[in-house]
Amino acid sequence: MKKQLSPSVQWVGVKDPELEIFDIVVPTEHGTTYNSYLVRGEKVNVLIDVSKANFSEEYFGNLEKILPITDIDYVVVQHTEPDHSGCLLELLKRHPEITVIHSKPCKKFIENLVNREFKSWSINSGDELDLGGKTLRFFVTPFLHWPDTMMSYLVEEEILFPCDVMGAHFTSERNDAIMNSELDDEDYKTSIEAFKFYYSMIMRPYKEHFLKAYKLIGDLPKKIIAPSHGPVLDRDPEFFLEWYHEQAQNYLKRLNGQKVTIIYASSYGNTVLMMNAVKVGLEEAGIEVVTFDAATADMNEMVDSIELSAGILFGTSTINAKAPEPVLSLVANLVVLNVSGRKAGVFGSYGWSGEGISMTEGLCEVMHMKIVQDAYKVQMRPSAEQLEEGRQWGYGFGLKIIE
Ligand SMILES: Cc1cc2nc3c(=O)[nH]c(=O)nc-3n(C[C@H](O)[C@H](O)[C@H](O)COP(=O)(O)O)c2cc1C
Repeated sequence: MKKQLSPSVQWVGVKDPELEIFDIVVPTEHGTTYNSYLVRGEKVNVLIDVSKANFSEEYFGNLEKILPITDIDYVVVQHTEPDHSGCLLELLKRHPEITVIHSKPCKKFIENLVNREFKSWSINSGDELDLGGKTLRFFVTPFLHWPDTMMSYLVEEEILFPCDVMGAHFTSERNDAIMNSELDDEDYKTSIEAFKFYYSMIMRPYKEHFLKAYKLIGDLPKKIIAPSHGPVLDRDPEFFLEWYHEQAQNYLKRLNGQKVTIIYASSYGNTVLMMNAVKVGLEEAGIEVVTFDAATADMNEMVDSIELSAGILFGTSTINAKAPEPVLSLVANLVVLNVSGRKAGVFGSYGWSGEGISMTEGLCEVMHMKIVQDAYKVQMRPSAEQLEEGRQWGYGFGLKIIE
């Protein structure tokens, strides 16, 4: 197993092949790694990220085999999520003189994490640290995926440390490779699936922030990309960065597009009749409309369509004083997107109380969508007049999309 990325960079992380669930919600079929890197210059030694607290013994044990902890001058905390910073408190106990490098928003997080004094350097984008013969350059890249995220770049060896961006929850069961160039074909393929899954579970809502970071790091020459989880990317590093960039284009497509997705749930077709009328109105306003029956449609297809939509409409029946489960389930699945400020509206048929409609409006608000017009409601089956009302309601929503 190759742990030396380059003449001055060594992988000093920890593997966690048994991990089954990460951060409560992410299944980790292939375990994970908590990557930490030791960068050694002629004058200065630097750690980039540490590891999860429950691996402290293994982490420091391995590190001490390489050098005394007190020979490390700086530790870069690229992000305070405890999978990368959990060993920081122990590091400060062992070496109180070490200087912690971090972004400005990260300072408070570290203070709350370690509850003790520490030497600190809050970096700005472009700041550099001279290691003696090597240079580390830092970039502030917030919301990838916490407000504190920063990245580091080793100029002379062209290695980018992008924190969780381009990470993957993957460690090979068949060999102990660290670098993706050392994976066999099957593992390489699986590691790419894990990379894409990691993106969909963790990074997908942050496209806008990735595009800002890309302006800082996109043009840097990169021989190796060394993320915080999973294989070090020395085989085809540009593929991984450009794949992220391609995904981020969806953000621009949505901003520049005029698409509305309608999700509906209807037991006896009354809400469907309303949906058809709304759709006609939207199309008259020049809007591209895509509709999904929430009870039968594929969840990923619905979420993908919403991602590219300027507006979202929910058509919902009322069942037992609530919105039906497929509507609730769809809203829950929107946690993988950023729908804040997205224009939304709700319509539906009901029998006597209509809570499904108000409940769905409430959920839209909880998800920070913006309800732009009052709900279109009909008791039982819509009349011709009520369908005309629906057409106008759809037209009105369409105008709000293009305004
Ligand atoms: C099992 C069941 C439970 C219902 N519960 C409610 C309810 O709590 N409140 C209400 O206003 N309507 C309730 N309804 C009536 C429906 O919301 C109403 O028939 C509506 O028109 C159905 O629209 P759809 O054909 O689009 O599903 C219920 C209907 C069914 C079948």
